[in-house]
Amino acid sequence: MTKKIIINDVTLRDGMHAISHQYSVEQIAELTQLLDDSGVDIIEATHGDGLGGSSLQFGLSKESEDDIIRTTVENVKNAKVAVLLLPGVGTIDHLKNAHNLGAKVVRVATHCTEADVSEQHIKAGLSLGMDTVGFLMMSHRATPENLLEQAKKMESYGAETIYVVDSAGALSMDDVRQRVSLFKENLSTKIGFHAHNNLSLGVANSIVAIQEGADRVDASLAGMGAGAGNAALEQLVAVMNKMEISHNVDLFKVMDAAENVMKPMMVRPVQIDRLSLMLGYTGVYSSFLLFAERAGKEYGVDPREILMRIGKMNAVGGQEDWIIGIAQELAKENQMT
Ligand SMILES: C[C@H](O)CC(=O)C(=O)O
Ligand SMILES: [Mn+2]
Repeated sequence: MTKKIIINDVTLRDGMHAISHQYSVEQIAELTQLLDDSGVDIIEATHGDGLGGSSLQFGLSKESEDDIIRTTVENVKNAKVAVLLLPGVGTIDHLKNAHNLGAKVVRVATHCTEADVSEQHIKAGLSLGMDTVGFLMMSHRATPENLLEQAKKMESYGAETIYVVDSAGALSMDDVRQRVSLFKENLSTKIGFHAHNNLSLGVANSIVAIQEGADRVDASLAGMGAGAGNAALEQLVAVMNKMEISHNVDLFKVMDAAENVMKPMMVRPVQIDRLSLMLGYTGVYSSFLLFAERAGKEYGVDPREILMRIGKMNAVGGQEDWIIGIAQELAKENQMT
């Protein structure tokens, strides 16, 4: 394949979920230098839930938003720095601030059926001259046709790239194929894909997306990200090399960074275990993993039961507090039986 695939690294941003938003500026600087030197095109850095995400609801960051972005910007030589923005969590003022600090890419993220709320944020990104991306989260919750309808809205607001985002790691390879190919046939924007590895399909699904015409894919060192993590950068690059898919990343450098630096920083190993597997199986937002684990311990209930129930309730990002309510309910039900 001659087209060069753009790699958007999410080690610092999605990886924030896996470390409960506690990366220090020293860790951010070290990871940024390694990623930049390895050749990744874009490095995303914010709280896991994007600009304005540091809160009691989502979890407080160790470092301020400004310090996270500034440290990343100060440590890149080639890569562009991206920020994530969920309208309503972050505002246009947050975006202007991130842009002033040196961010060049904005990914405006909405639930897959709510693209309407991205209009003013996409337009703001464009008016700041930023590389502006629409990011349709929980894409498994919309049929391919409905997802395309939402993507069309983002296209009409001016988004230059639109992502199929598998937030729950719940899409099969055919599900990805259908969504990305429909985008390719019907959108004039670039197309992106963001994987989670809960069903062990992170790399495979990213490759399917590329085969169907995706221009950008997300990945992170050792898969560092919510749930069972994202597509592991070093694994994705190894497969892309074998398949002669063109990109800018040095395989040995990302292998070494994943093994020597990223894995030792992990607090909870980012892996497929019975809980992260449940996320993909039940179609639950990957960043609910640590919340369910904590609530399960606190209320003495099986966290898998929590995930099953919240999956049935079709919870979306921002409804993390439901997890406590469900854990309390389950504890009560268990007492009665
Ligand atoms: C706010 C989420 O963590 C964004 C994301 O990476 C996803 O939906 O997946
Ligand atoms: Mn994610």
